[in-house]
Amino acid sequence: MSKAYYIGTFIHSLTLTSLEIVEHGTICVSNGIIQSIQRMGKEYSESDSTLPPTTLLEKLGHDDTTTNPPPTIRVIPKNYFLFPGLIDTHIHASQYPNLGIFGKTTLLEWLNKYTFPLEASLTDAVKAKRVYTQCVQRSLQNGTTTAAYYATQSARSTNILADVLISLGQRGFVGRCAMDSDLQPGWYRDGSPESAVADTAACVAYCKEADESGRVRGIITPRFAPSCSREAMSGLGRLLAEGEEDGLLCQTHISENKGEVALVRKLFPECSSYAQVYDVHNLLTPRTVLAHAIYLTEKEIELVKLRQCGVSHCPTSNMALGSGSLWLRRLLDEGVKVGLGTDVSGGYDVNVLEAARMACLVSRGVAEGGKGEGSKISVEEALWLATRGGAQVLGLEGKVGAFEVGMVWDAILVGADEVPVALDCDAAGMFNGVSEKVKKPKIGGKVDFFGWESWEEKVAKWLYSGDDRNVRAVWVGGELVCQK
Ligand SMILES: Nc1nc2[nH]cnc2c(=O)[nH]1
Ligand SMILES: [Zn+2]
Repeated sequence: MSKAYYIGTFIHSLTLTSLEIVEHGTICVSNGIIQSIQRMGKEYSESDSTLPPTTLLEKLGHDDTTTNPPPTIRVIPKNYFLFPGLIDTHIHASQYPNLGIFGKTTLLEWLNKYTFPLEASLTDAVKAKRVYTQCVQRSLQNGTTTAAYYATQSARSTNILADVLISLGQRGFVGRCAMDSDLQPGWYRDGSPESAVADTAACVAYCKEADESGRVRGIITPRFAPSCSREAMSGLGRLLAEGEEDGLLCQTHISENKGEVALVRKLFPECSSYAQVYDVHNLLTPRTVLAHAIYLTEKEIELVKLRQCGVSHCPTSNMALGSGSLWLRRLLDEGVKVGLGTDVSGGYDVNVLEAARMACLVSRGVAEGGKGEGSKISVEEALWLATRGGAQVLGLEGKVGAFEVGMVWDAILVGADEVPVALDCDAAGMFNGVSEKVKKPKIGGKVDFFGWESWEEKVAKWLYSGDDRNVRAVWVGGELVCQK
C-alpha cells in the first residue's frame, strides 16, 4: 500500500464557469486514488519540507505516522499549484513528425499530400516506435495524462502505439484507422470491409490483453465517412454494440471542412446528413467521440444530442487547415458533451493548453463575426473543457479531470518562478559584473509572476502563455511519470 500527501495549492474546475482555488490544502492519495482532501491546512513554510515526513504531517494536523512504508510527502512551492492532468480527446500519434508541415493546404489535399504517405510509412516498426515514443513523451511533458489516439491503418503499427503508451504510463485510447473505401489510395487502405472490421477487433483485443489495468484501451476508429464502405461501418457498429458492457468507445471525424461535407453528400445520397451516415450504421452512441463538428446543422445537433455523443473541439487544427470556426457556445448551450483535441498534425501543437487558448481566441472571432458577446469562452471554461469536459467525452467522468475523493490521481504540478526584485546596479546596467541582459530565468518558460497577482490572474497568465516548461511533474494513476 502506497500513500502520498500533497501539501499546498491546488486548483481544479468546479463547474463550467468556476474554478476552485485552495491555497493551503492537503490531498492524500492512497494506491493512486484520492483518499481525502483537506481544504484549510495550517500554513507551512518552504523550510518545513526539510522536516522528517512524520513531523511535518503532525505539524499539519495529520497523525498518520503508522503507515509502513511511511507516506511520501510533497510540499508544493510558492507560485506552484497542482492541477488535474490535461485530457486530449483527439490526437494522431502517427502524424507527429509532420507538426507544422501543412503549407496552405486544406483537409482533403492535406490528407493525400502529407498525411497518408507518412502514416503508410509506419509499417516500418522501428520508425513507428520512434515516432510514437516521441509523440507520447512530448504529450506527457505538456501535462496530458489521458489521450484518445489515432494510430494508422496497420494493426501492427497500432499495437506498437499501445505498447509505447503502456511503457510510458499515459492513460489512453488507441485506435486503428479503419479505411477500406475505394477513394483511399491503393497503397493505404484496408483490403476489404471484413478485414477492416477483423483488424479493428484484433487491436481492441490486443490492448485488453496487454494492459489488464484498463489504463490503455482500444477504441473503434472508422477514419471518417469518405474513407469507409457502408459494410465496414455496419461491421464496426456491430463491434461497438458488442463492446457496450466493456464501455468500448468509438471515435471519428465529422463535418470538419465544407469540401468534405459536400463529398459525403455525394457519396451517401441515401442519407439526409453527415451525422445520419454514422447513425444508420449504429456508430452514434454515448460512447462516440466526434471530432470537429463545425458544420453540423440544427437537425444534426439534435441527433448528436439524442444519441449523447461527445464532441472533440480542435480549434488549433481548424485554424491551421483553414477548416472553419466552431460555434462552441451553441453546443455547450445545447448540453452537448465537449472536450478539447490537439488533432496533431492538423493541429501544430501537442499541447492541450494551446487548444484551450485557441478555443478562447476563436470564440472571440465567432462573437465578433455575428454570434454575439455571449459566445466568448472564458479562461475557466477553457480549463473545464481541457479537464472535466474531456473526461465526460471519453467516458471517464468521476474518474479523472478533477480532484475529488475516490477519483484517480491524474495530476500535474504547474509552476513559474517569480521575477526577482531588481537590485541596485551601476550606471552601465551591470550588477556584480553581470549585465542584466545576460541574466537568465532559473528554470525557464515565459510565464512571469511578479508576486502581486491573484491566483485567478496567475491561472490566466498560465493559460495564455504557459507551455511544457511550466509543467514540472506529471502523475498518472498516482504514479510519477514525468518530472523536470
Ligand atoms: N484533421 C483530420 N481530419 C481527418 N479526416 C480524416 N482523416 C483526418 C485526419 O487525419 N485529420
Ligand atoms: Zn483528426
